[in-house]
Amino acid sequence: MISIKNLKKSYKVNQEALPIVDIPQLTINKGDRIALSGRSGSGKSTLLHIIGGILSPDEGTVMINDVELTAKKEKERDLYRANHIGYIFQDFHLIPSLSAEENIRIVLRKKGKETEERLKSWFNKVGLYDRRKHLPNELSRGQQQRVAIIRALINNPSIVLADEPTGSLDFETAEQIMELLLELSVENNQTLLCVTHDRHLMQRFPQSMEMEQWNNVISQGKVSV
Ligand SMILES: Nc1ncnc2c1ncn2[C@@H]1O[C@H](COP(=O)(O)OP(=O)(O)OP(=O)(O)O)[C@@H](O)[C@H]1O
Repeated sequence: MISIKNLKKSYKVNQEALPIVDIPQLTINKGDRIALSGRSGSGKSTLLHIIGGILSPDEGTVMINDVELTAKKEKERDLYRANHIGYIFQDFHLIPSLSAEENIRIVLRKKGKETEERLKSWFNKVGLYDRRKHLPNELSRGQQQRVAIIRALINNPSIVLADEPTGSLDFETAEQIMELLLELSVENNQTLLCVTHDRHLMQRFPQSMEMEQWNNVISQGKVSV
């Protein structure tokens, strides 16, 4: 379970603090699969960064089960994320000089025969076994995102945070990737919080929320989703 209390985050712009996130209370239960939408600039990525321990809030707490993530130092948060959270970015964040397989190997916590089998079965599962030796730029965008999904899920995280994972993909590929993410989160009993602007894809999720329903800060953005 993710439990958020009195969470506040501002950014300093021209010496002034610009409030971005102000969430008095929010609970995400184990196994929830939530599509998160909201206006551009409403703080969705900032919230995901805080839940993922990439960013520290100014005030408030994020508890994951009985661990207070926000009380941890940056290095401890990084370690916690590596062990418990799978993070998927819109633009994949793959290392360009490493093959698809090597991009996964660098995050593997265990080595050995069992891990090799797991690696093989994941590449098969996402339909990329034959492409595993390819560099990212030798793969299509949908294929690169599938590699990023393996990388996020290979260590069996209990929480998956996805920040517009299909934002840069064509409609058909986006649908396939979202289906895959949802299927895998059910199969692995994961909590999934996924930012998406796509109303059609949102309908695939059992729950969908708008950032404005959680956040007290009225976003400055004028672009509606
Ligand atoms: N490092 C930063 N310094 C200053 N302002 C920032 C910083 N990062 C984000 N912001 C501002 O915070 C606000 C929220 O950004 P965030 O990326 O969390 O929104 P978002 O809802 O994910 O937006 P989008 O849907 O456009 O990706 C925006 O106005 C953005 O300009």
